[in-house]
Amino acid sequence: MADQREMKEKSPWHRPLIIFITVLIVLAIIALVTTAVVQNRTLQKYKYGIVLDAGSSHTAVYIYEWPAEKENNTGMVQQKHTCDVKGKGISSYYTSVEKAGLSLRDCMEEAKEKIPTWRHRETPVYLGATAGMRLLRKMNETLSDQVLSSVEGFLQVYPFMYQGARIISGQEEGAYGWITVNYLSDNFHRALPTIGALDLGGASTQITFVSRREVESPENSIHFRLYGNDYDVYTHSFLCYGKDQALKQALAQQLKPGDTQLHDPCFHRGYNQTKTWESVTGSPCVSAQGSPASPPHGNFTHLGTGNAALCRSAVRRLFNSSHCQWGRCSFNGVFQPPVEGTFGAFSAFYFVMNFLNLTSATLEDSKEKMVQYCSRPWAEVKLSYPSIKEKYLAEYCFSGTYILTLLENGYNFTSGKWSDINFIKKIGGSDAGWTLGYMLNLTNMIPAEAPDTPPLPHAGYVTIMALFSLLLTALLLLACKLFSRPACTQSKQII
Ligand SMILES: Nc1ncnc2c1ncn2[C@@H]1O[C@H](COP(=O)(O)OP(=O)(O)O)[C@@H](O)[C@H]1O
Ligand SMILES: [Ca+2]
Repeated sequence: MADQREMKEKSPWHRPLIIFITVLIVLAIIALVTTAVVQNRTLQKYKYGIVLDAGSSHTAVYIYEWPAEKENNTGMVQQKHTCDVKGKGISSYYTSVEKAGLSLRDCMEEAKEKIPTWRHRETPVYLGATAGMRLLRKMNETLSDQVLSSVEGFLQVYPFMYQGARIISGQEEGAYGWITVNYLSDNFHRALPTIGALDLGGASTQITFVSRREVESPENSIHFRLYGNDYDVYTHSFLCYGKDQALKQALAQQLKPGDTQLHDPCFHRGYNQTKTWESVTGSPCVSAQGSPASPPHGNFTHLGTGNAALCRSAVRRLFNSSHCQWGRCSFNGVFQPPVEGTFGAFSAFYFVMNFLNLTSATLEDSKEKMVQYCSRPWAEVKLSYPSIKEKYLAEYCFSGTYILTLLENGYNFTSGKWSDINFIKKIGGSDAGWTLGYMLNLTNMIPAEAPDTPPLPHAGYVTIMALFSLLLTALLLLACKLFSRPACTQSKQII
C-alpha cells in the first residue's frame, strides 16, 4: 500500500500524460465533427437550370435550383424564380421576327442576376415552344423557323449553357406536365399511385393519365420507366382546343356570311366590341374547320347576350362525337380510356376556375353559378373587378362554360368523378406545367432505376459516427483506468 502511494508520487508524468491524451482525443473528436459539418455545408451548394415556356399567349422564364450533390434524388428540384416576358407569345412576332428574341431581354437579364455568376457557364437554358408555334408552323414553316432562329440567336449570346430552342410536340407537352405534377408530389420515388394532368393553354389542351386499360392508339401511348417502376401513360393534346382558339372556333361557328353583328350568349349583356373578321378567320383552327364565306377584310360588332344555357349549346357544338374508330373516344374521333384516379388541372383551368370561385364546387353547383355569372351585365362586372385585365374579364363566361363542357362532355368527367379534379396552380412552391418535367428529362435527373441509397441520410450518418467515436473513447479510457494500472505499476517496479 505504502509502495503504491510511493510509486504514484514517484511518477509525476502519469497525470499529465492522461491529461495530454484526453485533450488529444477531445481535439480529434472536435476535428471529426467539424469536418463532417463543413463537408455537409459545402455540399449544399446549388445548381440551376432555366426553361423558357414559349406559350401561344406569352412567354415565361422559369429558373430551377437543386442541391448540387442530390442531382438524382427525387423531389430535390425546386422553382427558384419566374419572370413573365412582356408582350405576347413569340409566334405573334412573325411580321418582325427579330423582335421575338429581343422580347426576352428583361427576363434573361433577371436570370443573370438571380443565378450566381460562377454557375452561369454550367447552367443549361432550354426554350420550348408550344401550340402557338405549332399553328404558325402549320401556316408558314419558313416564318416559324425564322422566329425560332431569332430567339436562338438571342439566347446564345448569354453566358449560360444554351441547349436549344424547339417546338415541342403535343405528346411531349402532355407527358412532361404529367412528370412535373408527379415529381412534385413525390409519387415516383415512393411508388404511389400517380395523378393525371390536365393542362389548358390558349391554343391547345392536354390530358394525360395512367390507365389500367389498353391504350388502343399507339400515338396516345407513352411508356416510362422511372425509379425502377413502369408507367403506361395515356396522353392526348388537342390542337385548337386551348381556350383562345376554342373561342375563335365558337365565334366562327356563330358568324354567318356577310354578318356585321354577332349576338353572343357567351359574353355579358352590354358587351360591345368591334372586331375584325380576320381576327377570327385568320386562325388556322378556323380555316381548317371550313370558315364562313366571309369578307376577308372588314369588321363585325361582337355583342353579348349573357345566356349560359345558349352558350353551353354553342360550345357543345365544338365537340364532335359522331365518329369513333376505337372502343371509346373523347371527341373528334380521338381514342380515350375512361378517366381514372385523381387529376391536377392547371394553367388556364386554374386561372379561370379560381376567378369564378369554382375550384371546390360540384359540377352541378358550377353549372348553376355559371348561369348567374353569365347573366350579370357587363358594366356591373367591370365595376366589380376593376383590377382584372379587361380581355380576361370579358371572356370568363365563355372560358368557364368551355372548361365545364370540355371536362364533362369532352373527357367524360361525370358528377361522381368531378371531385377527383383538383384545380391547382402550384405544388410545394413550384408551378404545375410542362417546363420542370422537360428539364428533368433532358438533364437525366429522373433515373430509370432507383439509385442505391445509403440506409441513413448524410446528417444521421455523421451524428451516429460522432456518437460512436465518443462512446468508443469513453470505453477506452475506462478500460485503461480499470485494467492497465497493475501493468503500469509492475513495469515501474521493474525499473
Ligand atoms: N389570369 C388569367 N385569367 C385567365 N386566363 C389567363 C390568365 N393568365 C393566363 N391566362 C390564359 O392562359 C392561357 C395560357 O396559354 P399558353 O400557355 O400561352 O398557350 P399554349 O399552352 O396553348 O401554348 C392563355 O389562354 C391565357 O390567356
Ligand atoms: Ca401552356
